[in-house]
Amino acid sequence: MGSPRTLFDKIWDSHVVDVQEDGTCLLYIDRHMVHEVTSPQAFEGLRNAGRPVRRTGQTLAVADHNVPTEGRDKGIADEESRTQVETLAANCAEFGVPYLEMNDIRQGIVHIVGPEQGFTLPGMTIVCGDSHTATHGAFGSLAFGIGTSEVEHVLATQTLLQKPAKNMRITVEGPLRPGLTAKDLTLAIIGKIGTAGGTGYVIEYAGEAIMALSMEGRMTVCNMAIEGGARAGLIAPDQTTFDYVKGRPMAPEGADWDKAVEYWSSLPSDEGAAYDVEIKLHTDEIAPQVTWGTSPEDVIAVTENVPNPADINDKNKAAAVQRALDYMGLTAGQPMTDVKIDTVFIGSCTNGRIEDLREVAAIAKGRKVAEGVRTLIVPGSGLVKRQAEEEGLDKIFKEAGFDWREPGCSMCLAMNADKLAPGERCASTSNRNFEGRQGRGGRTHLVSPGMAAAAAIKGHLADVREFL
Ligand SMILES: CC(C)[C@H](C(=O)O)[C@@H](O)C(=O)O
Ligand code: SF4
Repeated sequence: MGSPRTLFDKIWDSHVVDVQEDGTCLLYIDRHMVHEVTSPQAFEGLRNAGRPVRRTGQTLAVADHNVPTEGRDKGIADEESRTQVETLAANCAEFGVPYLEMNDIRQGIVHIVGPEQGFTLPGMTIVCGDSHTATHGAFGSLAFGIGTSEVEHVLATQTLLQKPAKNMRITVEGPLRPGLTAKDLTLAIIGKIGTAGGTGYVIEYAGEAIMALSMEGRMTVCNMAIEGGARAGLIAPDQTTFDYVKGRPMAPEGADWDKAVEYWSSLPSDEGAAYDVEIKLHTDEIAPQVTWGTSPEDVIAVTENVPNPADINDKNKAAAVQRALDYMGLTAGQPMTDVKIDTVFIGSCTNGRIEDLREVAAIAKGRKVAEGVRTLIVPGSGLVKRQAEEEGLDKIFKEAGFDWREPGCSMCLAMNADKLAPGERCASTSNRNFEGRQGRGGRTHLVSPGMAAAAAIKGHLADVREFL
């Protein structure tokens, strides 16, 4: 027996093919997800070099960023988006890569599709040309985003060159109370460590509050590891994980399943394993969160007031806060709950799963969206959409005045037709509130699905706990 190892160490060690002198490792990659934005040059590179895709069965492609969320029967109106999606389809056909086309019920946001299909499994190395690949770490797999040239490398070789990361453990103790969700935990963590706090680390999330989360909640937490600067987020696989994976289309079956569970059960960090950094939070300190600025770390409790630059000693910091307030059109010191909103976006790989939609329906039921508020509910996949409709959630949404759409990334980053207008203010369940993220000049407040629903009903940012 060697020294105690972390979950990250175990996955890493079992995938190293070769170590170079400077410590860089050649890692075997188990799963490669592909979308339309970061793959065209990668396929082009293969074509130019006359190389095939090394393991097509371990690759899965789906278009999500550029697909429209309404009128799909008429195809894609925007020419650039249409070209992106058609190029992916053509590349997949040429290279034999499995592709879920836009009208396939399984189509959706890549990070929602992988887990749904059982393509994402514990203990694996999983990559995608997309920063939110961290989502899949919820299964106890090492999952991270890669650049387009790396996409080409993985397509060609099923391996990747990587430097090892350091271990960070973030432990969240205490129970989850009503109104407090996985989104609030992950936002509060980023508020605590900052957007550069995780740089150079893989974060393992642990503790009572994390382990009590469903798989969907765990995905929400790991999804935003990247916003905390980390290479990846991880949660130890347990019975919750196995129950979610069992019976998925691509999950192992029969004797293979038993062997897999035995192996997955050996993955949690060993007693006494060393972490380079340990961070601790308690749910007592966490209330429903909302961002006020233009970075995910600009986050406070909904019960607090917009920060005042005059209260900040560090001149540069104060100036940065003032700049963010100017962009966001907020007044220093105003209560967050006074902030009126124009739009509500519910969806994305952070919060576009069925449990998120149930959270919204619980608030929307029997209520009405406030006069003049534009809303979009975009399920994360066709399967999420179907499930929601089977449960009658779409009826609740429509009766309340919400707009119910087709699956995709949508207004999370506005690469399709769903955009904010300049100055428009949005309560959004997505993961980035950068300037212009949801449309040029648009203003984003990141919140949980319940908080987004509460804002839609009230017409201003509101504490979801008032509705419970
Ligand atoms: C378009 C894609 C490369 C990008 C990412 O890597 O994350 C997008 O998904 C995002 O969320 O900003
Ligand atoms: S939903 Fe948003 S964060 Fe997720 S992959 Fe799409 S654009 Fe990126």
